[in-house]
Amino acid sequence: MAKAYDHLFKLLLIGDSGVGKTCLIIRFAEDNFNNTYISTIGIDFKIRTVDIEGKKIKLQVWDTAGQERFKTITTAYYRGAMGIILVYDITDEKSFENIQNWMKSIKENASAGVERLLLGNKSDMEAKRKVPGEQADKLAREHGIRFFETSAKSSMNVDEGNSGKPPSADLKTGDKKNAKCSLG
Ligand SMILES: Nc1nc2c(ncn2[C@@H]2O[C@H](COP(=O)(O)OP(=O)(O)OP(=O)(O)O)[C@@H](O)[C@H]2O)c(=O)[nH]1
Repeated sequence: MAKAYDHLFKLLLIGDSGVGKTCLIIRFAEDNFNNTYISTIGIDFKIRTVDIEGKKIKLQVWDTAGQERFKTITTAYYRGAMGIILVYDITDEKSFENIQNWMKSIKENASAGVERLLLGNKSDMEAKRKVPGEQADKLAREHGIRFFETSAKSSMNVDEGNSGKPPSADLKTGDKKNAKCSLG
């Protein structure tokens, strides 16, 4: 029987509660958005298969609860991830400051050398912006990782129609040409 996919990538989204992790995944996997806020309980995942140069790439995207009380559950999933996406909200300074803590959590719980990516979500809310893009860009550079601003609401940078590569492919190759990222 033919295999359902050629490659499997496991990605994990982390970040403070309410920054939009679930919405980003729903936009990415189902091209949908909802304004209602239902906080994630523990952990959840969605799957999307993309076709790249004739290869079927299965993306398993894990959604973690941002709330502190779920930390023991969520950190247990770090080790299995090939890529970890750190998300903050551009209208919420605290969520950006906490990125340092999420970085620390990766160091303590994930496999050494795991690929990381920083996303500043809710870019559609420019009028309420608290975190300048330059500041996040600087932080990303300090950690040697890539950074994008996204909007799960408007789809900005959560679009499959750019490079055609999954985020993990860009993460792995560090392909700077594809300035957009498929998930972020
Ligand atoms: N304007 C705007 N609102 C967004 C965006 N992404 C998410 N939201 C809203 O922000 C709220 C929280 O979104 P979630 O995706 O549930 O946040 P989360 O990070 O998964 O939260 P936890 O599950 O508690 O960790 C919801 O009311 C969403 O509608 C965005 O890009 N733009």
